[in-house]
Amino acid sequence: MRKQIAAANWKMNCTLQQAIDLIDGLIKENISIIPDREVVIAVPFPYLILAKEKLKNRNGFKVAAQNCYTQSSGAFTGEVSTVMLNSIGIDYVIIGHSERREIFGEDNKMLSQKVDICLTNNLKPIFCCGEPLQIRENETQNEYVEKQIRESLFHLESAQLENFVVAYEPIWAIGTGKTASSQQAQEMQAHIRNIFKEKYGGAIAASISILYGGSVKANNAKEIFEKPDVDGGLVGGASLVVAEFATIIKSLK
Ligand SMILES: O=C(CO)COP(=O)(O)O
Repeated sequence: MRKQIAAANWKMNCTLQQAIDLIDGLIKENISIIPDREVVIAVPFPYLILAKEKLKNRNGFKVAAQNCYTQSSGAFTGEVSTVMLNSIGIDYVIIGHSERREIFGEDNKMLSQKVDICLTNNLKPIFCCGEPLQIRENETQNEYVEKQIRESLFHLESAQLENFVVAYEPIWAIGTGKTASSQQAQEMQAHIRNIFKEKYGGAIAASISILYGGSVKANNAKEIFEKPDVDGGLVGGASLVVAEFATIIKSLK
């Protein structure tokens, strides 16, 4: 079912004490989450159990990992599997964040395997896509994002796309303070929905939550989230400040 989602991506930030303060701070805000909305907190691996424990009785709050490996278990020193994540009750995994693609060389094929292993182990992928600045300047962003989606997701069956979340994150807007305009976000997100519509039909396309990410802040979230094909946001920097993220949650449609 399509939901409006405010997702926090803490990235590689926070000591244990900062993580505790951030989650406790959010809990203290006492925000009630109505049924068709969700708040997802993607924390570094060491804090997953803590986040899960603290948020377990909070309706609408879900915990996400920021990455996973392509295999269920075995000799892959340093990696974390979806079997492990599922066993501690994690709900979502961010797959294909541009930082994973750029810094760690994850390509569309590997990301398709990560999506598969998430679905096999009952974890919902938050699949990230988005173009670099050069592609935006060449005005080929629609083709670029379509290729990311086609090569990583088009092998899936329709039923596997129920509860699927996509995050459009233009790389030039991540951590730069430069957001896409709400119009640019809407145009791309309508395009993404249309890609799913052409392959899987209107009902599936309409059921996918498509988030926008890239310099979402308390003061611009409402305008971006208001757009019809924007179902909330994937928030980096602003999710590390309780008051900012609380306002972003309250900006969901
Ligand atoms: O990458 C992002 C979320 O995944 C966006 O980061 P910022 O909100 O810091 O731009």
